[in-house]
Amino acid sequence: MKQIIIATKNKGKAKEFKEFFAKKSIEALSLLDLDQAIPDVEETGSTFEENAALKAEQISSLLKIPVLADDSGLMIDALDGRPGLFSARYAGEPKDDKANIKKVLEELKEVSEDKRTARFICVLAVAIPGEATTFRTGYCEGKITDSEKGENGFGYDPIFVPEGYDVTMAELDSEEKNQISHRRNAIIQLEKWIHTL
Ligand SMILES: O=c1[nH]c(=O)c2ncn([C@@H]3O[C@H](COP(=O)(O)OP(=O)(O)OP(=O)(O)O)[C@@H](O)[C@H]3O)c2[nH]1
Ligand SMILES: [Mg+2]
Repeated sequence: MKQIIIATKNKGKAKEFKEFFAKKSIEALSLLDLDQAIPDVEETGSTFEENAALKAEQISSLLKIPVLADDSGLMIDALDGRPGLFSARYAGEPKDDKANIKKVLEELKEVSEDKRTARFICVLAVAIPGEATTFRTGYCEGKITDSEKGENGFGYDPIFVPEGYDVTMAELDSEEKNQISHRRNAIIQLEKWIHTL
């Protein structure tokens, strides 16, 4: 079976990439699947593109093969786009999805339902040895609830209601999330490249 390396240590992302690529008969391996220990990439960029490139390029030059990386986050209008680039560690170190959700809900306490608009963004970087890195971006529009609902997905999924739905992303099963997510909307733009693998 063909393989592709995804430069992520996030189990939730890894699961979604495995599901997308399995449909193309490609095995997606995350950094958690590799036998060799892979050092953490420092995400020092000031944009999603820069961070995605850091992850894809560092792992690609280490392994000397093409690598795909995902830098993603949640942008909430009433919070001027926060947590944004800092979505993974919004409530501080170590990374804690529950604490991040608590912080967001606290900050939105006084914000009315119609002003709780938000979107997920996913920037994918493709790094190929000897070639310039390329990028694709996907979004998913929605609203932030006032309490957590659902057990599926990861991150902020329990407080994010996608546009056109009345349940949270965490109440959708993975098949449904994978039809509308920011990650899906970025991955479908890589269709041509995926065929060359
Ligand atoms: O509810 C969510 N559903 C999603 O589908 C989703 N995608 C991203 N996010 C949030 O944004 C951070 C990414 O930060 P990030 O790109 O640096 O990834 P990460 O640090 O978790 O792993 P890595 O890929 O860097 O190893 C994540 O941790 C989450 O908080 C999501 N939340
Ligand atoms: Mg990260």
